[in-house]
Amino acid sequence: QACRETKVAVLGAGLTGIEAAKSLSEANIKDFLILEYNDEIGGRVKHTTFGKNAEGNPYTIELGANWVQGLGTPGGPQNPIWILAQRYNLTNTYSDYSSIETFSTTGATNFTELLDEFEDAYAYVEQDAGYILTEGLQDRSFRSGLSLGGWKPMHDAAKQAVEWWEFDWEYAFSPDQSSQEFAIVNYNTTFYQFSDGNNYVFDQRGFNIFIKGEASTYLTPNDSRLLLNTVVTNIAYNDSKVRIDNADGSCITADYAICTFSLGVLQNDDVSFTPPLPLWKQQGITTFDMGTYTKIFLQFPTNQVFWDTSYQFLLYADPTTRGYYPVWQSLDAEGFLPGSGILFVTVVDDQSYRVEAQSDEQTLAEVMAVLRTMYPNTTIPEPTAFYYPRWTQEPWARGSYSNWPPGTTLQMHQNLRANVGRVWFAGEHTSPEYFGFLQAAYMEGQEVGQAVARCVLGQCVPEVHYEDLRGTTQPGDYNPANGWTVSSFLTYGFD
Ligand SMILES: Cc1cc2nc3c(=O)[nH]c(=O)nc-3n(C[C@H](O)[C@H](O)[C@H](O)COP(=O)(O)OP(=O)(O)OC[C@H]3O[C@@H](n4cnc5c(N)ncnc54)[C@H](O)[C@@H]3O)c2cc1C
Repeated sequence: QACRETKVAVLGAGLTGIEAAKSLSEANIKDFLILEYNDEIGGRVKHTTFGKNAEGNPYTIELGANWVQGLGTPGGPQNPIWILAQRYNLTNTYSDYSSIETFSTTGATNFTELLDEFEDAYAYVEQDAGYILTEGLQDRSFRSGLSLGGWKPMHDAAKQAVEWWEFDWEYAFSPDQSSQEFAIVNYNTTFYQFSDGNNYVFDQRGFNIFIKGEASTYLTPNDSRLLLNTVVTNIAYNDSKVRIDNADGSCITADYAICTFSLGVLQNDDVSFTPPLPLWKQQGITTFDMGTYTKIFLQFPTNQVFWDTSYQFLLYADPTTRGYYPVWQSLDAEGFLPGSGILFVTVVDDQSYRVEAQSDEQTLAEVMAVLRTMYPNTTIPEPTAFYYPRWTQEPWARGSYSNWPPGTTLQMHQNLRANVGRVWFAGEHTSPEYFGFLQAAYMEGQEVGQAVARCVLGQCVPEVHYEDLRGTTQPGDYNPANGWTVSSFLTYGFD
C-alpha cells in the first residue's frame, strides 16, 4: 500500500504539536501532516462536562492543566501562556494560596504556622541548589536539602500535609523522589522570571480553546492536514525518510517527523521504533519520571454546602498516610463558580495509582469518610455528581507530566531531548527549565518547528547528545545546545 507523503509529520496535536506546525507554517513550510490519537486537539489540556447548574446544564471541568502558572510583571518577561490566555479571553481567577483552612482528625485545626517553617527550610534549599548549579557539583534529592535546612517532618501528620501542599502538589512527586537542583530551577524560571501568581482557568468553553485558537491561525476548518482519530503504532526511520504506521493500517512517509508524545507514552512502548532507539536515547527516556496528578470532583446540593466557602483551599492532615486526600479546592467561591456546590480533592503518585486501580464506589467511600472526619459535627449529604480521570491508563498520555529525579544532569536530559536522525522529539518533558508546565510545551513546540524548518531548507543543525554521562554539569554547559535558554536566577516577578 502506498503511504501518504509529506515533508514533516507532526505526531500529536497537543500544545507542542500545534506550536511546532505553526512554526513550520511561519517558515513557509505548508507541506506537513498532524497526526492525533484523540478526536480533538489539545492533548493533556482536556475537559469534560460535570454535574448541573441551576438551569440544569452541565458545568465544564478541567481534567488536565488548570492553571496559568507564573504570569508576568510590567516591563518584565511575560509567560507566553498568559499572553494567550488574554488573547483568547480565558475566564480565570487568581489562586490565593493564603486562603487556606487546615484540618486534622478532630476537625478544623489551625497549623498554618508550619507553612512559614517550611518556607525557611526552602530558602536554604534554594541557596544550596544555587551552589550545585554554579559550582558544577553533584545534585542530590530535595529531601536532602530540606533536612539540611532543618525541616524534618518525621511522623508529624500536620508537617507531612504542609510539605505535600508545598511540594508534591506541584511536582506530583515527593521531595525524596525529586532533584534538588532542577526542582528549584523549574520554580525559579517560571515564578521568579514571570511572576509568582497562579491563575485558575475555569472557562466553560474549556481551557483548550486557546490551543484550538492557535491552530486556527494556520489551519482552515476541516483542514486535510489534521488527521484526528489516528493512532500511531510504529515510527520507522533511516538516513533519508521516516515512515509512520497507524493502527487503522494507514501510513505516512515524511522527510522528518516531530514526535510530541508524552514521556509516559515513550516509556511504556505504546509506540515502537524501527530500528529500536539507540541506547543513549533509551537512557534519556528511562531516566526521567512521569508523574500522575488526579483531581477527584464532587458536586453537592447547592443548599447543603457544608464547608466555609470563604476559603479557596482546605488542607487535611491524615494521621497515618501521607498524601491521603490532602488538598481540597472549593469552586463554590467568590470569583469561581459560586452556587455550584463543586469541591475537588487532588492526589498524586502512589495515591493516584491506587485510586486509578479501584472502582469509583470505593474511592467515593474513602473521600466521604475523610470529609466526615474533617467535619465531625456536620451532616454531609452524598454528592449528586462524582468523577475522576485515570491518567496513567490513557494510552495517549500515560500520566500527567514529567519530573526530574535526584542526581540528574543537563546532559542526561539532553539525551531525552535530542533528535535521532530525522526523528525530532519535543514536549513539556523536553524543556530543561519549564518541564511540566504549558509554557514548556509552547516553547519546545516553537523551537522544534524552527529547527526542523531549517532541516527542510537544507540547513539542518542536529542537537547534541552524550554517549557518556559523567554525573555532573559544568557551569559552561548551561547553554542553548542543552536546551537552557534563561538564567534560573532571574527575579523579575517575585516580591
Ligand atoms: C492533571 C494535569 C494537571 C496539569 N496542570 C497543569 C497546570 O495547572 N498548569 C500547567 O501549565 N500545566 C499543567 N499540566 C501540564 C500540561 O497539561 C502539559 O505540560 C501540556 O499540556 C503538554 O503538552 P504536550 O503537547 O507536550 O503533550 P500532550 O498534550 O500530551 O500532546 C501530545 C499529543 O500526542 C497524542 N498522542 C499520544 N500518543 C499518540 C499516538 N500513539 N498516536 C497519535 N497521537 C498520540 C496525544 O493524544 C496528545 O494530544 C497538567 C497536566 C495534567 C495531566
